Amino acid sequence: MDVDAVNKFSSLHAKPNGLILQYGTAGFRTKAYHLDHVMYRMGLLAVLRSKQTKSTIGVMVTASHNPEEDNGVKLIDPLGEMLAPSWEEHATHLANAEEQDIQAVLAEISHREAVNLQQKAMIVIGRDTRPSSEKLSQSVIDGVSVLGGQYHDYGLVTTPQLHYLVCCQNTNGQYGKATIEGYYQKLSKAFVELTKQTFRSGDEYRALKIDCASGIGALKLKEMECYLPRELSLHLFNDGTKGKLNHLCGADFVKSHQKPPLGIEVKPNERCCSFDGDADRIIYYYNDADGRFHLIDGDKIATLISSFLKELLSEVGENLKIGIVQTAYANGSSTRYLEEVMKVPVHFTKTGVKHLHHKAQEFDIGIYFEANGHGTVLFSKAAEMKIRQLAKEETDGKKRKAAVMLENVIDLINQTVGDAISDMLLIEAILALKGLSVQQWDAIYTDLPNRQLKVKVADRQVIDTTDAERRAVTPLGLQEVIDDLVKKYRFSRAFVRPSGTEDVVRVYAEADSQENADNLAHEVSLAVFQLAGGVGEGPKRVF
Ligand SMILES: CC(=O)N[C@H]1[C@@H](OP(=O)(O)O)O[C@H](CO)[C@@H](O)[C@@H]1O
Ligand SMILES: [Mg+2]
Repeated sequence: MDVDAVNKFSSLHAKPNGLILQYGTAGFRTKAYHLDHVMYRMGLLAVLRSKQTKSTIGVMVTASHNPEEDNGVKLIDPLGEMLAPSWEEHATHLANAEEQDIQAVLAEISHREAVNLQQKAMIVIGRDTRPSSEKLSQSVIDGVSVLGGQYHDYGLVTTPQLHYLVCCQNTNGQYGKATIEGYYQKLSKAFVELTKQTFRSGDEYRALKIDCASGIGALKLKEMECYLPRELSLHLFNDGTKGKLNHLCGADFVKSHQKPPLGIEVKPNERCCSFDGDADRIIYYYNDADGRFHLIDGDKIATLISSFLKELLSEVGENLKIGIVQTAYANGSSTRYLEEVMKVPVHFTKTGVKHLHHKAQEFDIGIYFEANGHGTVLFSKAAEMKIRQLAKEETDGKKRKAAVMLENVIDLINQTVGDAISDMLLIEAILALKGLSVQQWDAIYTDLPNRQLKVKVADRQVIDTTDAERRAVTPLGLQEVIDDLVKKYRFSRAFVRPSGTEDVVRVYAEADSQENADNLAHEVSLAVFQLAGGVGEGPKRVF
């Protein structure tokens, strides 16, 4: 380690006095002007992680669906997965260290993790379209370079593209070619194969309007369009030529406000979707003939994909186990439909993709989606091998055809992380193959009316939860109050948990009518305010 160089660069990327940040659910995220030192230090940390794992590590500069003024950074582990929890702690420690202690912290991490400093390091870097992202990614490069790491800067990419690239690098191209072109080729080939003979030209049925949140998704879809069949006609809105990133648009806006984004005219019965700012989430929606808005969220996406895969598996006739992973935010109707009608097992984890991903790895085919539209499908190595073998060798024509389709799904879905582009192509393929309209898809089950609210408290960590965050253990008495409130309504459910990305307590409630869901959410908010140290004016009934 070149001590002088590290010292010099550390002072060029000085930490604002007293600033403490935490590597949270999705890395570091805050106002962009507070992040220069964090970027530099994450460059340093990525080098250590790369040396330790003897693999390429990714660093993505993005704040996803946050406002344009924010930014963030997260590290991507060797197989394209989220950073290991013990390294999240190192990240927090390093980001908050005083300048004079950086050397010591690096030495301590190296010692605890048995990092061989002689090992080579390779880092791949990507960024979203925020005005602050380019300069911040230069700070990451400074950190990488000062510790002697090699790097490749992929520039503007979606978050899932960088996850894909990391996985390709570390599997010697087995997962795909480690270029953006390789990504387009892999996905488009699988999509074309899957939908062969399905598209008829002039089929206006296949038109899809996409709200790109004024972000990176638009850029990358434009690059990809020439790889896709002409019959899939994608109409891009909020494509970044004007308008602020995520402002009144994007998947998070549509999901939380339950209304269409600005900048897109949703005509009756047109199929529309929204990406988020770094294109790892997708939400579908439409307006019916009466102008009523219908949201098709991550739960319905999971249901569509699960029923398609279940059908193919039964045609293939192999005993491969499907498992579905949801969080407490999944609509109760979706869970009931999956368990009782489709008869597939549903498992619950804490909020946050890393928890869902981890659980989904336990199955031959694990399908996970957060209600907000972040999710994917994972195939175990054994299941993938079996499917590829059947696709090649099966003599029964019908079975082989189903196996070939499954093989194309394996290649189409981004198994490293939720990916709006890849999810969209899979959904469009399924709708085309099944001849389903957006209304028919929506009608699979009816969502229970629900409401999400936020409550400000002095210290949100006073709320501790259990049972995949569905029950509060502390503060004492809160859960009993929630239980009593829930009893007042039919088909009702409510829970509270501290957010991992914002300084608030989140409240979720669902019930038989919107009015009841709103009342229940409000009453639970009041209980949180009273029993968990609310600050400020207190919850107001806004609905
Ligand atoms: C209710 C909700 O949508 N929570 C989101 C949000 O986490 P919170 O811990 O709830 O702030 O951001 C996470 C990261 O993007 C995402 O994984 C999660 O689903
Ligand atoms: Mg995102």
